[in-house]
Amino acid sequence: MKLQAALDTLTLDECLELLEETKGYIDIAEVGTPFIIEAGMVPVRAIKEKFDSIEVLADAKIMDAGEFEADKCFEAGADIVTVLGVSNDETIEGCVRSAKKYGKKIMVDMIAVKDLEQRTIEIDNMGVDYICVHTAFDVQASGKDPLEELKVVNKVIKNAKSAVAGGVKLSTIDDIVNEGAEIIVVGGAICNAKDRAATSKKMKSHLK
Ligand SMILES: O=C([C@H](O)CO)[C@H](O)[C@H](O)COP(=O)(O)O
Repeated sequence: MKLQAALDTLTLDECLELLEETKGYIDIAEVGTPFIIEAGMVPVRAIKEKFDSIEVLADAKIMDAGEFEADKCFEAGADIVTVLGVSNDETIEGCVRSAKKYGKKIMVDMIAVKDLEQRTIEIDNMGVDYICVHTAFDVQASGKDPLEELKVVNKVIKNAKSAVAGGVKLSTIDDIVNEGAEIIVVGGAICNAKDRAATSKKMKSHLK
């Protein structure tokens, strides 16, 4: 299991500081969608240059022009790029072509997918590396969490590995670990913690 820190709202300097402080606990640094909107691929390049032992995920949430946009992220140094599960099959297939070209990986973000089981079965046959259930930031306030969706994905996947995101915190991580996921994504619970190193260390210690 890998711990992925979602870096959504910090500055680049703050992110580099966080990754330095939490060395050994964070396996994947996610350059979050809001960060990409703010700074483009600059943080992807900077993190990759400074931390060669950490994988970098560009949370581009690609929705169209899959191969072209994934190419841009991989050229900047991303190891993993995200595409939305609600996209057309052609878009996801384009991302997979791009990943194969660069020897890198694709994660499909299942945010807002209506028929999760059916769409997971379809996407699992497209050659993607990870299928990530994701409770949207905008619906987390309603109390929804991603555990039930993780169970649906785990039940049907045969090829891809599962990942989970959306409001994961120390109090919910054990249930997720027990259900099983290759990647556990944690944003706010690490970035907004008083002691980010201690929180990451603790989270990492819960992973199998
Ligand atoms: O992908 C994310 C969200 O859609 C904003 O872009 C977050 O990185 C992801 O949800 C993890 O963050 P937390 O929910 O704060 O753990």
